[in-house]
Amino acid sequence: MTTSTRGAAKTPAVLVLEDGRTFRGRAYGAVGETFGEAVFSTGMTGYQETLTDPSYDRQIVVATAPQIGNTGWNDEDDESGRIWVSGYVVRDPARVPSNWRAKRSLDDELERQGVVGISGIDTRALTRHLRERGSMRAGIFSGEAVAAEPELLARVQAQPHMKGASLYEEVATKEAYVVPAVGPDGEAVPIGTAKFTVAAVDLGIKGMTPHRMAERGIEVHVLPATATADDIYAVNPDGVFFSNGPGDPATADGPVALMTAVLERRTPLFGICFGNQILGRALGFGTYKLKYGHRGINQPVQDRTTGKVEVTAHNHGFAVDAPLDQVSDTKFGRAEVSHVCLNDDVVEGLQLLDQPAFSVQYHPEAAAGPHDAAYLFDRFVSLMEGQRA
Ligand SMILES: NC(=O)CC[C@H](N)C(=O)O
Repeated sequence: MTTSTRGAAKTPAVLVLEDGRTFRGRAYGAVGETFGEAVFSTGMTGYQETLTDPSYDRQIVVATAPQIGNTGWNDEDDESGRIWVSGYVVRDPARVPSNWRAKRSLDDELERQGVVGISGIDTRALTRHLRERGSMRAGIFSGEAVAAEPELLARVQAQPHMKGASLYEEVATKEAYVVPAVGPDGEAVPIGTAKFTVAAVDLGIKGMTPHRMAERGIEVHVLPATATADDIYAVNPDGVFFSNGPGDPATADGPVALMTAVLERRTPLFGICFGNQILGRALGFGTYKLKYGHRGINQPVQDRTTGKVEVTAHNHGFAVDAPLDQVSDTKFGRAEVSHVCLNDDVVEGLQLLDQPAFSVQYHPEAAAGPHDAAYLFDRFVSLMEGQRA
């Protein structure tokens, strides 16, 4: 394994925010330039899963944890086939990664995948700025790109906003594929013989999500974002799942129409993150952009159906606008907010009371993150069992 004290470590770099604030540091990963929405994530661990989560498409992620890269990069923890963040901002990169699974350094992997980063900047000051002013457009420029400095701000300001961005089709699979159910000893259950079949609409799905279903005896047919209701029902599903994904849920009219067709047939339904926002819209609620979002792996959420509080993984910049303290009448019967974030009262889950459908805004697949919310996959199984009974 190579370590990362290469030339890039001395190359100057600058982070330019759309409001004109700049942070000077050194190149990290690839040298060049990149643009995206600057957001901060408070996870102390799990950078490999974060960087490969398709929901981070077109975002420049700031790690609030001061030391990043300590455990290097391995061949097991990717949540998709590539790194999706458009840029990465760290304070103090590990000079020598050390972990028994590490195959290379984070720095090398960022460079290999052409991801431009910056290190050596005051990430506390940057995070406080984003917290006070809100997430905003930004650019990272390193090497020769720094020289064009007076023009960089105008180039950042010319970038598209995250509000209004439709990104899920870019990141989703183009071809359907099957994740076979897993038996008690971890062996794959032959296709067609699993206890349950789920059609999962991929809007940017993380790899751990079908895995969490597979280990509960579910055969998961992952379908492209452009799937039709006919494609879904062609797999004869016991349940339908809508995944996480990048961009503004207000743009996701196609998935909202598709989910509406599933709700009309009363098929058991589960959604995560973008999937929760789509359920919100299918029920007639609005969505809105949060000032700086929730990103990290220690967010307190209350399951209002049991009163229990769980510590959970989050990555969302938008949220559903639904009333917290009343049952709503929707075109699919009564619906209520099932989960709420205890930091700020943001809606973290929805459930229908008259048919088997629910969703959460956060990440029960927990990659990375605590496993407190794994019970939600069991709830989905119960809904499918109930429908069969
Ligand atoms: N992880 C997700 O699915 C994120 C959903 C949506 N893009 C948001 O930022 O809120």
